[in-house]
Amino acid sequence: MLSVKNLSISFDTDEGRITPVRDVSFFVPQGKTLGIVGESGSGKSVSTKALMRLLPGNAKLSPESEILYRTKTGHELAIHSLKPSSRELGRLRGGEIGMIFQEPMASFSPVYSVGNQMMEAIRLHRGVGKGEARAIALDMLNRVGISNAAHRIDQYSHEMSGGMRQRAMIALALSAGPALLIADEPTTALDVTIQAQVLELMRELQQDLGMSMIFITHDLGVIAQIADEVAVMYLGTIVERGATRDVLRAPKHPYTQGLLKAIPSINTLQQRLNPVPGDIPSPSERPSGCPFHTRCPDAIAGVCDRKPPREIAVSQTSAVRCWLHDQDARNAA
Ligand SMILES: Nc1ncnc2c1ncn2[C@@H]1O[C@H](COP(=O)(O)OP(=O)(O)OP(=O)(O)O)[C@@H](O)[C@H]1O
Repeated sequence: MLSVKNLSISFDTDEGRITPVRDVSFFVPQGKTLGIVGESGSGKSVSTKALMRLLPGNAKLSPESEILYRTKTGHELAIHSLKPSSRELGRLRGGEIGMIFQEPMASFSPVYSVGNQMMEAIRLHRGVGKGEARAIALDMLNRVGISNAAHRIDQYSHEMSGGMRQRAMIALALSAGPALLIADEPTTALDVTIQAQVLELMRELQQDLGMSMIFITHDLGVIAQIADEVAVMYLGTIVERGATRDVLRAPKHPYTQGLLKAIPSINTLQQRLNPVPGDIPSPSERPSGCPFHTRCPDAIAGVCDRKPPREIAVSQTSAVRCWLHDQDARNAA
């Protein structure tokens, strides 16, 4: 349904040109969830904003970048070459592709109640009458865990608490019945119980609606709950990808292994967590060779710092970009 190939994004800044996303390729199959995971600054948000052409004016896609999307009605759209003001993009943003962000205020209009905005979306996209739209909106608010939904439905977003607004935003995005939902850390601000409920709900609705999803997070624990496929990003590059089950069971890249160690579990509560040591460099100070070599516990001097590794398949469903797993290329070098 969505295929991204060789996506590179540069920004012209006062300090010169930076390229925080380099040669990223991924694929979201119909009705499935792709999780994109990585630390802050790895380029997750910038990559997904490019899908809706929502990048600011100082951003440029490289000429090789390709973003292809198949609409509900079977039209193939080359999003990378659409004009930002085109009718096709307007249609995609208006319902076909939904987006939810960490910051919910931006999703709501201050002059209509939450319920009104949901009902508007439901009527427009599902072709039902006012009464039925209200019933669906109410059900949706209940399902995202909003207590006293019959009262809250007539409130304005500014009358809600932060956590409640977050849940209302998810309900609003789902009201339009999008074919693809891009969710950028939508549950980060919620407490763990509500987070689990909301993830469960999104999974359920995804199955009911046959919706595809891109779920961005810095938390592999969340990926385990929601994603069928996972792409692990580091400094603008996908370093490992594959079926979530396989990648989490047997991570190949030292960065993925580090992220996995950073998930608290009941067994490690007494121990210190082992997050990946050091900080992610800025895109303007991208290390040579493998971008992760400066923090990698297994880096091979003279190899990992020289040339970027190529992507190699490690199973039918997964691939990794790491010199440790590319003996052939190491021998040839
Ligand atoms: N408008 C901009 N101008 C210049 N550089 C930008 C701009 N927006 C993003 N960047 C660069 O892109 C890099 C990646 O940002 P991005 O927001 O995609 O990371 P992220 O992985 O989504 O992080 P987070 O989890 O904090 O949202 C940033 O480090 C920044 O250098």
